[in-house]
Amino acid sequence: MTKRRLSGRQIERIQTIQDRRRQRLASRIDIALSEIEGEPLPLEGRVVVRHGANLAVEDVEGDITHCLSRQNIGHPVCGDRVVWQRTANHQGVVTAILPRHTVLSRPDFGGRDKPLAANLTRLVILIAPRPEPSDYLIDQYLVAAEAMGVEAIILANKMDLLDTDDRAAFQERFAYYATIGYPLLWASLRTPETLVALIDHLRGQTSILVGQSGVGKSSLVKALLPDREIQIGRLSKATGLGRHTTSAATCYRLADDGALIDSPGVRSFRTGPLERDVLQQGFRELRPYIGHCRFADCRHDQEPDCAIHHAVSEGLIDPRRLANFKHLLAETEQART
Ligand SMILES: Nc1nc2c(ncn2[C@@H]2O[C@H](COP(=O)(O)OP(=O)(O)OP(=O)(O)O)[C@@H](O)[C@H]2O)c(=O)[nH]1
Ligand SMILES: [Zn+2]
Repeated sequence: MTKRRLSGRQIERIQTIQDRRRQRLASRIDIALSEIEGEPLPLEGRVVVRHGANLAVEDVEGDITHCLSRQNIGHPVCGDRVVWQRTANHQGVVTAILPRHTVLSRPDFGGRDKPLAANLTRLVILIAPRPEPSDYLIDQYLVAAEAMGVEAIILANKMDLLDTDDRAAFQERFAYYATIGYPLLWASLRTPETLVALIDHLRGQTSILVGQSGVGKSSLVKALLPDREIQIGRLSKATGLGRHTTSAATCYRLADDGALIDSPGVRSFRTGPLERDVLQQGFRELRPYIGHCRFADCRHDQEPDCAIHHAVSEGLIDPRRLANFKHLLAETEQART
């Protein structure tokens, strides 16, 4: 496919259009703010969905207001806690983004990290007997969770597909994750009672679901959010923005206290290349050994007196994890060159 190159004049024209659009938006916001009668009352809320400059902000009572965002405050994303003010026509203006505790980003086309959602506290990694799980992918998600400061849970779904022997072997294969402190849960959407442990872990949290295609993410979202369509309807009614259900990250309320942020982009997010230190810290069971190898820059490969190799040979670290660490390190270094 040949790429169409834009001429300098075309680029200038696009920039002019974008500048005009920004100016129009800024003046709409100024007018809205100037129409506030009396002392403006700052309110707090959470961004539940964003479409371009339009935000749906949920207040403490759970009411949703269509807001625009002041232009000099950065770009609010789904999950952001914000300060906002009510304007005429039951709308609002977001005047500040409160500090983010965590940020989920994905690299944009230029390789820069672009925030997708904020203030997550749980990352649920879904696996299933079929499609065949990839422990490399699991470890990538775990590193991403550690780097963000979000707690990860591994949920094995579709356990109904396995007979007793296969089930024991499957559980044994992943048991190591529980020994290093990740909650490891077994479920089948064919028997919804098996979701009780997961629901407990999600209570009061802001969570996302990730996992490879076919593990049951859509089915799980349906099970956790039986009123998803109603929530989408409420959002589009409040904002007057139509039902853009397919693309934007949306923060849904879980029945049992808590929130689930979901969108195709969130489900399939991947981190960009991480610093070596971040990667190393992302394999939590390696941490006690870091700094104890003979060489300060040990790659835990063939070097003599490697504390991590020693721990593997003692059975203290799973060799699959070390292999995945090395693989990720190599990929990261390749991406940087
Ligand atoms: N046997 C069994 N099948 C399940 C279970 N959960 C989901 N499925 C089936 O697995 C298939 C894939 O489920 P989806 O929910 O579409 O999976 P997904 O992860 O959203 O897939 P993508 O949209 O491709 O990312 C569907 O046919 C589901 O009915 C389960 O617990 N047991
Ligand atoms: Zn080493």
